[in-house]
Amino acid sequence: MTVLAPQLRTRIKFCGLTRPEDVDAAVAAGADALGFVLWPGSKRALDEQRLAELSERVPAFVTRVGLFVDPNLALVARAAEHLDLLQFHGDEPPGTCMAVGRPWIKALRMRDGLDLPAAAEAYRGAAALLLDAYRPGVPGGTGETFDWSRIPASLAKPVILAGGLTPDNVAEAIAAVAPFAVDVSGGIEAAPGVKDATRMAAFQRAVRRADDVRCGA
Ligand SMILES: O=C(O)c1ccccc1NCC(=O)[C@H](O)[C@H](O)COP(=O)(O)O
Repeated sequence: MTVLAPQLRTRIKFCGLTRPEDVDAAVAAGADALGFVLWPGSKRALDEQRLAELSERVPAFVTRVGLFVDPNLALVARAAEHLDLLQFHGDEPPGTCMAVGRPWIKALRMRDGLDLPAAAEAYRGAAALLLDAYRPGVPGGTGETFDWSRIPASLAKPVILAGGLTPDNVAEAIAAVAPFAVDVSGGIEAAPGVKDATRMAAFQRAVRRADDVRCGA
């Protein structure tokens, strides 16, 4: 087995977990980060009690990420007690993202005309930018890809690639974009909010194979 330099190992984030058994399966499959949706409009939404229950199952060194869409900051502050990283999916300005004083990432939906270098500069306080497909009125979890060639070869922030990834297309995505991390929700599900352990494991294997190809193993 090839051991990759840390910067070449594509990190994996599984998003939209709602069930304890899915948290356990995601960790077993080798996820680096788990996403919990705290936007009530989502089919994958958690309330604070459920977030606390799921968060407790996550072992050290797996990052717990909370997803928000134009949230009330009091909710963010309470939820942050159970989280390592905040992910903002709405139209939050940088000041909102940093208001709670915790590490954060900004999701950018790839609408026509989005100027990524300018966004990277505007959100320079972010730990990373998550690039996702754009569908009007849907803040995330569309299950749709976007044109990966729109992502510049170098950006001032690490890129987390999201949007319509699956065990079947993630290798192609990694070859095209060489992102810091990949993020998937619908592509590892049996139904919205119900993860499929077999698909999570297949996704992880596909990422590792793509990394081997990248390093010429
Ligand atoms: O998943 C949701 O329902 C959701 C709702 C509101 C904001 C964000 C949401 N999900 C965000 C994610 O991080 C997804 O993983 C990302 O959008 C990719 O989803 P998919 O295309 O299904 O892999």
